[in-house]
Amino acid sequence: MQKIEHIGIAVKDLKASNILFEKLLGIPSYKEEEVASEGVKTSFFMQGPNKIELLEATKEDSPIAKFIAKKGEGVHHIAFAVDDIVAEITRLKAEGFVVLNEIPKKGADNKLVAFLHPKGTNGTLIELCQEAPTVAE
Ligand SMILES: CC[C@@H](C(=O)O)C(=O)SCCNC(=O)CCNC(=O)[C@H](O)C(C)(C)COP(=O)(O)OP(=O)(O)OC[C@H]1O[C@@H](n2cnc3c(N)ncnc32)[C@H](O)[C@@H]1OP(=O)(O)O
Ligand SMILES: [Co+2]
Repeated sequence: MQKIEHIGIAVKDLKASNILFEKLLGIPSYKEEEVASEGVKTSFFMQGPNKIELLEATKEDSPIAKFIAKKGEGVHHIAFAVDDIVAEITRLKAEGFVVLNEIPKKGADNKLVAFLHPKGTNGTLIELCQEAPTVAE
C-alpha cells in the first residue's frame, strides 16, 4: 500500500460541484469521465500531489445515489495507490478484510480498482488503485 491516490467525494450535481471546487482550489478540473459500470460521472482535480475525485450518480442504484440518500453529500471513499493490486487483494483477504471485488475492475483515470467493505475498515470505504497496464499496439 502506497500513498493516498485520491479522495472520492459524493456530490449531487457534478457541474455545480466543479464550479465550487474550481473556486476552492483555484484550478480547473483536469478530466471528466463516466464509468457506466459503477453508475457514476467523475471529475478530477490535482492540487500539488493531492487528487480529488468528485462523483455524481448516473442511476438510482449507483453506490453514490445510495450513499447520498443515507448520509448526504461528502467524503465517500479514500483510495490508496498499490503496485500490484492482485497481490494486495490476496494480502488483505488473508488479514481478514472483506474485499468487495476480488477481480480488479476498470476504474476512472486509467486505473484498475478494488474496494474493501467499510464495515471492516472503521466505517470508511477503501479503494485500491493500480495504474492500468498499457497494451502495446
Ligand atoms: C469511478 C470509478 C472508481 C474510481 O476509479 O475511483 C470509483 O471511485 S467508483 C465509486 C463508487 N463505487 C463503489 O463505491 C463500489 C464499492 N461500493 C460498494 O460495493 C457498495 O457501495 C457497498 C459499500 C458494498 C455498500 O453497498 P450496499 O450494501 O448495497 O449499500 P447500502 O446503502 O445498503 O449500505 C450498506 C451499509 O454500508 C454503509 N455504506 C455504504 N457506502 C458507504 C461508504 N462509502 N462509506 C461508509 N459507509 C458506507 C451504509 O451506510 C450502510 O450502513 P448501515 O446503514 O449502517 O447498514
Ligand atoms: Co475512487
